[in-house]
Amino acid sequence: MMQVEALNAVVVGAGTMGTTLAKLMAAQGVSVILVDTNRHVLETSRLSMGESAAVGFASELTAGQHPDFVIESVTEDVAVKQQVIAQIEASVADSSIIMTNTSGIPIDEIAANMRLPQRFLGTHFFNPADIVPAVEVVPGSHTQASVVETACRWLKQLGKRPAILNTCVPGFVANRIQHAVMRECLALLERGVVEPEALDDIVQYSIGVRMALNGPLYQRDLNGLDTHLNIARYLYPDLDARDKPAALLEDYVAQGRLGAKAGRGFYRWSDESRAQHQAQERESLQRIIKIATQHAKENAS
Ligand SMILES: NC(=O)c1ccc[n+]([C@@H]2O[C@H](COP(=O)([O-])OP(=O)(O)OC[C@H]3O[C@@H](n4cnc5c(N)ncnc54)[C@H](O)[C@@H]3O)[C@@H](O)[C@H]2O)c1
Repeated sequence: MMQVEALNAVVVGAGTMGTTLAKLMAAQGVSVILVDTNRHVLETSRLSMGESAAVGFASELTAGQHPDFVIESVTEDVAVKQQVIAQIEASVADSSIIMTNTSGIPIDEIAANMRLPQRFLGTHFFNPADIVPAVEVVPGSHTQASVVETACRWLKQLGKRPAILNTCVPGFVANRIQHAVMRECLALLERGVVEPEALDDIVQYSIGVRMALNGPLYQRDLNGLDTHLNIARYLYPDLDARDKPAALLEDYVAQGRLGAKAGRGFYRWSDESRAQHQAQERESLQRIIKIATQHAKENAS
């Protein structure tokens, strides 16, 4: 694969996303420094990185750096992100492009106190960032067009599929859709319409497998928009439209049912079942992405 021209990057936040972001860049020959205030997290990240020579680890940003790109990937909290962005601005050259990996906090909110917001934008990667191709590129109202262009060029060199939003909306595109789907899933569980296993089976082996090949709009074109409209007319009045998280979700979280990491969410998990799933998922994801890319190529030719 084509290597990215020699570049330097800093990733702040070495958690789930920061670690896979550093892996992605190191694999493409980018020299990366991964920064995290939590030394335990840094050590875990270093151990999971393997023997990659191109990643350095630090517990704080040092002044006077000239990275081409800095990615902020700390905790999803606007105050924490603003503070980290201020530290980044104080440490790196004015020419460095600064990106946030927020899952959906409006870019202008994070940039509210920036000295140079024109060099700042959202680049929302997906977990694991070294494997999943899409990146939502979200300019703020001050972001310079040339900064968006440079960021997209770099993302493509890293093997990603940057997709630019025209307007920044909370949750961007992916999380709005993910949450719309989950709102309905939780409503169906609350109404007792279906059990969790059956719901997962229906979605995964119908909409799920098709969406690995076609985006939702492309898929609807194939299905027929008139049919879609007919269904929408009778169905929408019955769909969940509440503006607060489901009581079921609130209850589970209050009970400590946080999902695989806590041993129980919708399902029961052990450390082994979780580790086995995670190990298999990386490999399977790569195969699915290969099939989807091949399918798109064949369709285009
Ligand atoms: N996990 C996902 O699936 C996912 C996917 C896409 C985007 N994101 C976004 O990526 C960002 C990081 O998410 P994550 O899942 O990796 O979280 P995480 O909790 O695994 O990691 C966040 C890290 O930030 C570090 N941190 C906090 N304050 C810091 C500071 N002042 N300086 C340096 N490091 C600091 C923490 O020690 C922690 O290790 C969030 O904005 C999240 O919304 C997450």
